[in-house]
Amino acid sequence: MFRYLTAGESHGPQLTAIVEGAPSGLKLTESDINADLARRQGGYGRGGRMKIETDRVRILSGVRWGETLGSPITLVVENSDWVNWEQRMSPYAEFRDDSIRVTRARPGHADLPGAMKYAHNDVRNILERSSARETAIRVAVGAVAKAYLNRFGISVTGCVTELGGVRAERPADAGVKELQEKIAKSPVYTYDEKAEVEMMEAIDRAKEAGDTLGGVVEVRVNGLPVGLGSHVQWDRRLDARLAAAVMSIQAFKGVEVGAGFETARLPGSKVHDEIFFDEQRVARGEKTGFYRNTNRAGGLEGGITNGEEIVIYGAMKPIPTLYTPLKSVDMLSKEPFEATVERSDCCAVPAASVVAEAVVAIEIAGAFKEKFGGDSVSETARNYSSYIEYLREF
Ligand SMILES: Cc1cc2nc3c(=O)[nH]c(=O)nc-3n(C[C@H](O)[C@H](O)[C@H](O)COP(=O)(O)O)c2cc1C
Ligand SMILES: C=C(O[C@@H]1CC(C(=O)O)=C[C@@H](OP(=O)(O)O)[C@H]1O)C(=O)O
Repeated sequence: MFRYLTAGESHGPQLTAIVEGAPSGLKLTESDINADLARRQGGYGRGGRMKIETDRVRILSGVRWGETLGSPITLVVENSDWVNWEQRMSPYAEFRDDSIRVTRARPGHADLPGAMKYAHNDVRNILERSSARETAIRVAVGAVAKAYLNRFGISVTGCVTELGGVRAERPADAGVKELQEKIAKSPVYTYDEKAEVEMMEAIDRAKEAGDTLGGVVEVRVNGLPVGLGSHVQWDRRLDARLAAAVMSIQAFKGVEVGAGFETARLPGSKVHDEIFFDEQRVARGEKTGFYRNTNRAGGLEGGITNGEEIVIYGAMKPIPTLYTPLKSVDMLSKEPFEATVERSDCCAVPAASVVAEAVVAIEIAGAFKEKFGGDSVSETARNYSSYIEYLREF
């Protein structure tokens, strides 16, 4: 089991997560987590709020002297903006001020359905929690999951493959390390230097026009054994769990696994990955002699990892708050108005690729924990190596 909950409002004092299921003995430092938080804050196209925040995690439980204890891990990221919101976001009734209520619901946000559902006449009571500020703490949880997976040679890499209609081309035959280096250097977190320039130009143009842009992110998982997830029950299928995790990111509207929607347009002979066997592979250190020459399945068959790289894509819609006004209706007066904005991201697809990496890592860590168990990391390692030994002989 690897589970977590998050809490916190965008302009409240802090974001909090409690993570349960990480085994004891796992090396974990705040600086590992902070590196991912910094990546999530960056990326070309972000707005004014990111100049206020410098996200840093504090580990408040579950870790002692740089190693996990096996007990719940509490993570906290403070909001620097809180000092400007203390009274407006106060938990105390004496600070109530109905004159600052927000009654103008913004299209594309949770504002109107949320206010109707929770019987609020102040949209702020919804938007504070629906904000993607929450993704900061999910990225912190993802860093814990990645520390666990890295211990077993599994890496998770997110990047941008499309932005504002510009598509990146994946360099042929590039290794995982090489691609990770390219992505880390890119202002839009992509591996194609030519597309990167065009993506940045597209963001500049959108900004000038008062518009916003969406795009597609890719997450790849390398080093996986065969056998995570299961075909036996719908909620154990790893493809379904990964899709739900990616869809849970604010503004994500579509998910593809491997060749995804393209498979619907092709005959079976052009879709399914043929199976081959070479016993030399095991001698070379691979976990099995079985392999495929193509990976249109994206590393999953029947909801089970098949030993190939997991490849998953998520489509992010353009940011819904625009400088170009969108028509809406005031919740109380029912008068029409045009929704405008004081500050917002123009494009957050690069940042969202870091979030996608995190949520995929969390789901894979959960499936890994289910398969190999272990209250301590050394127990997990024993179970893991015995399974790999078995796989090599299969
Ligand atoms: C990293 C990230 C940053 C975002 N920044 C903004 C923003 O600055 N302004 C905005 O209106 N929406 C932003 N969004 C999108 C909204 O949070 C999201 O569209 C909204 O909560 C409605 O949810 P839905 O689009 O999933 O239906 C961002 C999303 C992500 C993932
Ligand atoms: C704060 C973050 O993103 C925010 C996500 C967001 C939204 O509506 O989702 C709206 C903006 O917040 P604000 O209204 O405070 O400017 C973004 O800055 C963050 O990513 O850390």
